[in-house]
Amino acid sequence: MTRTLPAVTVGVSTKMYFSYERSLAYARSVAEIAAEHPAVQSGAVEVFVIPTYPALAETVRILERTPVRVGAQDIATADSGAFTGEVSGAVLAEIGCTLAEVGHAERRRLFGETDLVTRDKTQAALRNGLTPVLCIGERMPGSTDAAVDECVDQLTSALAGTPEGSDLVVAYEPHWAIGAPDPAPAWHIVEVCRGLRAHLASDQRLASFRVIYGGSAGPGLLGQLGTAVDGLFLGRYAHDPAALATVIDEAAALAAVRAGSPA
Ligand SMILES: O=C(CO)COP(=O)(O)O
Repeated sequence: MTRTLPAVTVGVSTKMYFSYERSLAYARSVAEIAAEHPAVQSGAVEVFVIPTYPALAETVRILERTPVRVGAQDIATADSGAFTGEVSGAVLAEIGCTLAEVGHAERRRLFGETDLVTRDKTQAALRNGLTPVLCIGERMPGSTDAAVDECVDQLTSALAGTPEGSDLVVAYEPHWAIGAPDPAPAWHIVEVCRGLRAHLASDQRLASFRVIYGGSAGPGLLGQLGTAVDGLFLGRYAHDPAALATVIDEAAALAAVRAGSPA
């Protein structure tokens, strides 16, 4: 099947690193970068930011005149009711979020989230019109074949019941490469992402999903991955707006290659 190539995607989560004020300063910097970047303006590169919960509404406001999308780091499995401390997809959509992160390695490891919870959160996001950023990845370093198998199991579980026509970003994030000095080796990322794409392509409902890489990603990585990925999901190494701007330049170069024209 021929795959229609989506925009090259560059997402950043600030996790719990920033203060409220720094979160808003970061959003303002992203707005400036987006306003000046032709590839962001044209849609060749899609940028999203995922700040800490209390900064979400104001981040949406700061970025409302740009194409940059805003997402949440988590989402409740239910849409309303007696769920103290949870934030529902309905409220996230109401304040202008358009994405929700699910299945992140830190949620699984530190907060005991299972494949079942990840599935319920994925479906909660879709039900509320949010694009899930579904994080999958092998727990331990090993062969690329073993990594693809482990990731496909996670995907199959999370995507059970996904309706036709859904939009979803698959973030391949090997657990061992998150918070590390360096990303996974480029050849490993390329092989696993090819395997994931082949799996997605075999199911009509999933064939349009983007596959992006996360785990100590930063400037310089995208050029090593070529067309094997649809973009990056960044953490620490894009928390400096200048580094994010560099990655967006690299994403624009990749988008030009994918479009068949010189970068
Ligand atoms: O977990 C990540 C994105 O979801 C990446 O975090 P780091 O790039 O800081 O390892």
